Amino acid sequence: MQFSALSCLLASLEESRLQLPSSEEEFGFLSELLQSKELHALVKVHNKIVDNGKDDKFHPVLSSSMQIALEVLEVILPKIDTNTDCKELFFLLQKPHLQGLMCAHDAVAQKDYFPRLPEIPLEVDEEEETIKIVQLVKSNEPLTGGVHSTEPIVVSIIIKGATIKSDEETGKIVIARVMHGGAADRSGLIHVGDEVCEVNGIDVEGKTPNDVLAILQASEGTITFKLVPADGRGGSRESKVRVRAHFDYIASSDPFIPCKEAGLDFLKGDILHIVSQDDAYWWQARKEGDRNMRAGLIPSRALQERRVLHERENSQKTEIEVPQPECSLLLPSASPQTSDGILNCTGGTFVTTPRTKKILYDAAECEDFAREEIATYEEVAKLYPRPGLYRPLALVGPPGVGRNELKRRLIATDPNKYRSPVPYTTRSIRPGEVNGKDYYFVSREGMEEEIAAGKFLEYGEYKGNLYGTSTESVLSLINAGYVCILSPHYQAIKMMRTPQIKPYIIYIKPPLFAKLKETRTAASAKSTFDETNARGFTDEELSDMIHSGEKIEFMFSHFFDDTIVNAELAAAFETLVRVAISVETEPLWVPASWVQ
Ligand SMILES: Nc1ncnc2c1ncn2[C@@H]1O[C@H](COP(=O)(O)OP(=O)(O)OP(=O)(O)O)[C@@H](O)[C@H]1O
Repeated sequence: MQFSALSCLLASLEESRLQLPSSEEEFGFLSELLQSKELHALVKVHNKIVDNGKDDKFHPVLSSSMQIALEVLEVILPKIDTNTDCKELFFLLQKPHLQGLMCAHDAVAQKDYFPRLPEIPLEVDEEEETIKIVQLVKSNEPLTGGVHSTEPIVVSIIIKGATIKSDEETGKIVIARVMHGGAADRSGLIHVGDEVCEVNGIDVEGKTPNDVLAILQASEGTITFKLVPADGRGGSRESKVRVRAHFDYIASSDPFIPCKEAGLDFLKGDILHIVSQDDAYWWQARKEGDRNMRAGLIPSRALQERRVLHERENSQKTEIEVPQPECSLLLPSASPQTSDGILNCTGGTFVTTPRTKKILYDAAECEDFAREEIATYEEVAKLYPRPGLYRPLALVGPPGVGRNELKRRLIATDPNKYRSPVPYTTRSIRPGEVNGKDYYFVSREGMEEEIAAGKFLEYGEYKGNLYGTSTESVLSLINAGYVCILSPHYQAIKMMRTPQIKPYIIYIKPPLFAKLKETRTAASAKSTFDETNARGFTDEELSDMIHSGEKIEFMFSHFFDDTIVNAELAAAFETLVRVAISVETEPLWVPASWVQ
């Protein structure tokens, strides 16, 4: 708007004063407003922005500089000890001021700057709706919009990254979703709830989303939408939440997703950036590190939980609400595959001891299946390695698979670096044993009290004596700068996943039966099911090992940071050494609560 336009408006207000049905007070208000310093200052700012933005010189090259900085940090981390430039850059990129600057840049680039103002109650005549005309073009370049003087608002944009649906109450076609980062979102002109009245001059009243899609597909060149803007719209900010997915998801085979083309496929273990949780059932997310700006739909935690419950109960009782189908608005000839083409224990009954291994765990196992929580998403954040403060490595797996063998070998490579906590026991000391080296020999009452106070990570009873590993002994190894190596029973996994301990959990998996038998026989492995450790594994024990491994995976695989198949011992050990080094040196995703 020009200042002259403002003056014209004021002049015409004066001229038509007598014809206006407004009161003196209303007239005075308007006249004052048009002459106010504030309005003039705003117009000035507006004009400046329009002038500067004309040649699009402020178009951001990217909107994820923070993400790129994190990736750079990861790449240069292994080189900081050998290259001074890398070291300097590593520290520079972590400076709060620089990170603040990048954050601000990204927020602006993502148009994340709309102020959140309280809604102004407006008395609007229902009949006098504002109409918005949106023209769609097939090219990748926005039209520099021509003005259609007959319509109140005219906009020409590429509209992609949105979906439409029939409104449940009115049956009208409305914009169902605007995908974060997609063209529709970036344009700032299409909003959820906008009602579609016409497409290329065809009235869509009474039509289904599929009918609208058919009109679109049959259209050539520019398509014109007539939209009634929704009330109370506004750009929603991108959330910064990252989660680790604990299940696989394939949108095309999900009968409940409102728009398959808008879905985002992922695998268990993938890190997802949740950009919007506005919809209770369908979140919008991107794969971490995916430069494709448009987000995709994924089931929300609540929906996934309901779905799993439904599957588990396998009954008609838990109905999953099927949402209204949404159509992705694809430009004619655009393919959904092309990027942005959518418009679219407390311990259990067990112990771990260096020598005694056969404790009865099975009683609790069946229950575990029933009460195991539903694994959906876990909020995560990056944990950067801190020199001198190492995460413990916890080797979990079925009894007899070789956890202690691997642990022993790792400690043997450098006993001044790798340590295992000394376990506690209530049994009496035997000749040759040293208190504090083989075990801490303690009284039953004392140990029971400590267990009751939650001071043991794991504990159990064997032949009338208690055995256990205290949290304190693990923490003291960590604080003394050792890499603590644990081989806990799998029931202790949840108990030890705390911000203090931050374990890196490695699942030691048995290979297929033939390989398991071949390798154990060749090495004359001793069965840990035999009290005297004098014989090899029987076929039944080897089968049990595989079976038990499957159960552990079923219940706890979402907690595993890594899996090592223990077939050939040398190869498994080599992998373990590699993993141990990476845990010491690389930034890794951990539960968000461990980082705050
Ligand atoms: N990859 C392998 N190939 C051959 N033998 C192996 C392999 N891994 C482990 N063993 C042998 O299998 C036997 C059992 O291993 P280990 O004591 O480490 O099992 P574990 O997982 O600690 O069992 P438990 O959980 O019952 O204590 C040992 O004799 C060990 O040397």
